[in-house]
Amino acid sequence: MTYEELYLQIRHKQSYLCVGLDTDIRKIPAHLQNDPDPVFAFNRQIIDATAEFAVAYKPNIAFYEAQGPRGWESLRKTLAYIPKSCFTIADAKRGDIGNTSDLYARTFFDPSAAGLDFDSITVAPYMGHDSVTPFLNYNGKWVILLALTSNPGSQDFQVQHIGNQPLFEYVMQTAQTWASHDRLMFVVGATQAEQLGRIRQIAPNHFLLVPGVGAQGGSLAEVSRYGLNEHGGLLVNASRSILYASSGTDFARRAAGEAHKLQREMAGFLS
Ligand SMILES: O=C(O)c1cc(=O)[nH]c(=O)n1[C@@H]1O[C@H](COP(=O)(O)O)[C@@H](O)[C@H]1O
Repeated sequence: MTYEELYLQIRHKQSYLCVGLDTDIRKIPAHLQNDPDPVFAFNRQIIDATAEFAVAYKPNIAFYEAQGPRGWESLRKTLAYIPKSCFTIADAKRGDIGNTSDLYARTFFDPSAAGLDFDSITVAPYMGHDSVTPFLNYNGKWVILLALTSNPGSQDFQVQHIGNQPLFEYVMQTAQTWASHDRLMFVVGATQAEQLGRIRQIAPNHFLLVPGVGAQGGSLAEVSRYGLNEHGGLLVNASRSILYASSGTDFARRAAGEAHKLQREMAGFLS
């Protein structure tokens, strides 16, 4: 999906919501546990219930890998089920020496390898340019680079200074020499909203993937105030607050309610 197509979806749906498919088999409602593929059965209903409110879906690969071969099959079916109009993110947080990154890229971007054809993948920047650029060799695919993450450990390295600027700013500036804003996004945690003004100076046109509203307590209003740009420029992710809004047979309806609530707020910020 191109930058312009993503922006069109945001305008059309009046939403920059990304639904995080962090589907934990232990949290799936009891009535689905006897399904031959409970994870896919759950995801299918979540996608049906939220697709009108969301522009992106982000399966977190850990939740699928933890299920072994079964999990990979649930992931493949889930990705195939997501409407083509939605942007898809493999939240895999990969990055390794070049030839290894190349195989990670094949896994998530080349359908003839593992049957997966994601639009984008989350990548850790720590190993530098040759660990990131193999993902950019796939035409039309996006890298979403970790910049300033939502967790407490973000303070350990990301905000430490290199020269006269924090490491995450240096990462964002350097990475812009590897790809332009139509192939590269940055992750900024919703819990870091106070940094968004400065981040928008460094990357005015880039999309930012912003996880951490909902269960982690980030504020959608703050993120939107400082993070929106003229093309939207944000994908705000919520996972647990949508997926597990109810553990009963009404889980999909309650998930839709949570997604709709976020979308309504977003429509207000977009206008
Ligand atoms: O890359 C991510 O998506 C990510 C980066 C980050 O800084 N913080 C963060 O929470 N995430 C992911 O975003 C999702 C957040 O889930 P909830 O806290 O349940 O909404 C999880 O899949 C995390 O792995």
